[in-house]
Amino acid sequence: MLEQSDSAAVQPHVFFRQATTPTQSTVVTYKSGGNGCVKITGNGYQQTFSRLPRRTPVDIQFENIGFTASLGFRKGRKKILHELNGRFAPRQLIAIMGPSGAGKSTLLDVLSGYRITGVTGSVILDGEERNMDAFRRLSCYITQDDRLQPLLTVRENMQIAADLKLQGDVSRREKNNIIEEILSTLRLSEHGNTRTGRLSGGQRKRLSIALELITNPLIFFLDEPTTGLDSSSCTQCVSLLRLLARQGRTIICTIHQPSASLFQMFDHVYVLSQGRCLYQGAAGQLVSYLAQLELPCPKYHNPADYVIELACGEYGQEKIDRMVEGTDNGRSETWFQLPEEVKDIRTAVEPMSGPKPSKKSSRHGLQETSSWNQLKALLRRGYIKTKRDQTLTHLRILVNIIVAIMLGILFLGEGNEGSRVLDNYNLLFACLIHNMMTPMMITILTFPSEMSVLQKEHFNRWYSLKSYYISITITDIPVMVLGSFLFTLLVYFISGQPSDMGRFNMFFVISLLIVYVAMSFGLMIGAVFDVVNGTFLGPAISVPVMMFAGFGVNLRDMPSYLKWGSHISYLRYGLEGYISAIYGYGREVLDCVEFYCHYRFPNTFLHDIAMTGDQFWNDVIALSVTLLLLRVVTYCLLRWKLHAMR
Ligand SMILES: Nc1ncnc2c1ncn2[C@@H]1O[C@H](COP(=O)(O)OP(=O)(O)OP(=O)(O)O)[C@@H](O)[C@H]1O
Repeated sequence: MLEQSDSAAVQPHVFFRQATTPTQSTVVTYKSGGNGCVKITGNGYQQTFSRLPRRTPVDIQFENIGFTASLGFRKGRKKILHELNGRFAPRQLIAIMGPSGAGKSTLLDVLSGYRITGVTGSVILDGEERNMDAFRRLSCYITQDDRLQPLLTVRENMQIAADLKLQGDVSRREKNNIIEEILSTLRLSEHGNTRTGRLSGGQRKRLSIALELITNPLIFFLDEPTTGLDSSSCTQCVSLLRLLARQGRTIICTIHQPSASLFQMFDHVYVLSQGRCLYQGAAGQLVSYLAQLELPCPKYHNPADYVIELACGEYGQEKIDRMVEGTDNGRSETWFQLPEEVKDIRTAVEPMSGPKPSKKSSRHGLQETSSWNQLKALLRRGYIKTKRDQTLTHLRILVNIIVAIMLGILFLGEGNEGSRVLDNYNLLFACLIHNMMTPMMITILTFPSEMSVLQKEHFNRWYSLKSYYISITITDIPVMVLGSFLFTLLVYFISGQPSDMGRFNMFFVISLLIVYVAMSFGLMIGAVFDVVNGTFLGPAISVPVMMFAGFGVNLRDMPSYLKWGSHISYLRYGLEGYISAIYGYGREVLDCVEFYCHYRFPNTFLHDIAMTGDQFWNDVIALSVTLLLLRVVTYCLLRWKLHAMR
């Protein structure tokens, strides 16, 4: 049983009541009973929240944390964090402060385990070296840019997160209860049906916290949670974080330069400059610390502003060095002001009430639920997104219809005409280019933003990469089939290709395979490169792929030392497949409106373009193998990228 009446905690009511003045004093009471229920009262307000951490709070210490970034090939390395030390006690709201470029985000990344390359030193939990997998089960990381799914509503986002993160034996009703409780506590219930993309900055931040609260992590890392928010939303956000801390969680966030009222809401601050620690201790002790170092904070000056001015070097480098020495680069605990119960963590902590986390999750690796469960939830999310996506779905289908009609009209009724065979050949190549460029470019343009969401959700253990990858592979199929079918249907019949179901099906299969291969190619580029580089690379790589298709220079005339190109160009198999569908397999003699038609007999044309017209199945196999290879390579690249980003 924990009861805490905290007169210093004047703000938490502000979160629930918009924009009261910072100086307004309201006593807020937190109660934790045997049933795990918290009541927060203030100005007549009452709120219950039964989702308390089910784990023992942890004491985080870090020793000699260093981080050196590689600046690139032959550009050397840069030391960013200089052997930092510190201790973050449980049930505290902790701010990592400092001027821009001081290393706040880097320190947060290192402590959360988000960054592992180039890191030295150790993080110790309750006196023992951190086990990263166990630590990731306890903690979550909320990035500065919230990385949410803009097309899903708040409630849909919560439901998918609950399906992904809560074990399979939790009933739908129970999940809904958890969701509603979190939403109402975070004042998001009334926005439950609003699409996330339309939420305000403060609401998005609260949704990010709500999504992570589903698994009730013990430690929250937040990168600049107040950036971009107005002062009232900042206060609401920090009040919420303070409330979560009071419930037994450790909340660590970076913050730029808090206002005086915001600053006093933090329990503990850690001030950084040039990757070194200038101060760590209670927010209320900062002024005394500065006075002791003979750097007194001027009267009526916000201590947070003053310490940032010092950290920026506005009063000279010597002052910075003096402060680093004063705190022994974070080793000193002189200015700590911990509640009695956490002074000695070993005797202080008693397990919170509520069920212990099940051991089931360990069976699924780092994730809470089975791969099948993850796949089902991700497919549901993919379906909702596909249904609502203007670019990936609506525009794509529209483009297929418009381009097919335009091409069809341009080459109207030429498919059966012996005198227009070369024109028809151009049409087939144009279809090929359309089927390659549209899906490839759309994927290159859209996947990088999806990548950042994947990075955050994967790090926070929502799902495994395998489940994610299978889900996007499946989700793409319906739109792709519909788009290709409409395109094939329109272009095939308007341009007067043979009225033969078999040939139509062959044409459709090749179109479909080309679209899927091109989309996989785009995915591979989007997984590795950002939008700018991807938009350059995609078309640039496509040029040789087109060259080797056998269209301009036929396969017979291609120099022997360049023949290999035609074997790896998937467009070559696409073009050969189209030709087989239209002119191969014993196509009858073509119509001829003129006196002489050179290509009246399709075999003459096949001979001239150095194709046999009977390679359809080989082309299907070659395209399928290319597709499989691209998908496997992309999966490996994604895995590498997720690791390399850390
Ligand atoms: N991977 C990297 N390669 C090169 N330099 C890096 C890398 N990561 C961080 N830095 C540099 O380290 C310094 C600290 O960066 P960091 O993002 O941690 O600062 P910050 O205190 O969070 O700043 P801000 O408040 O502006 O976000 C900056 O000078 C940044 O350029």
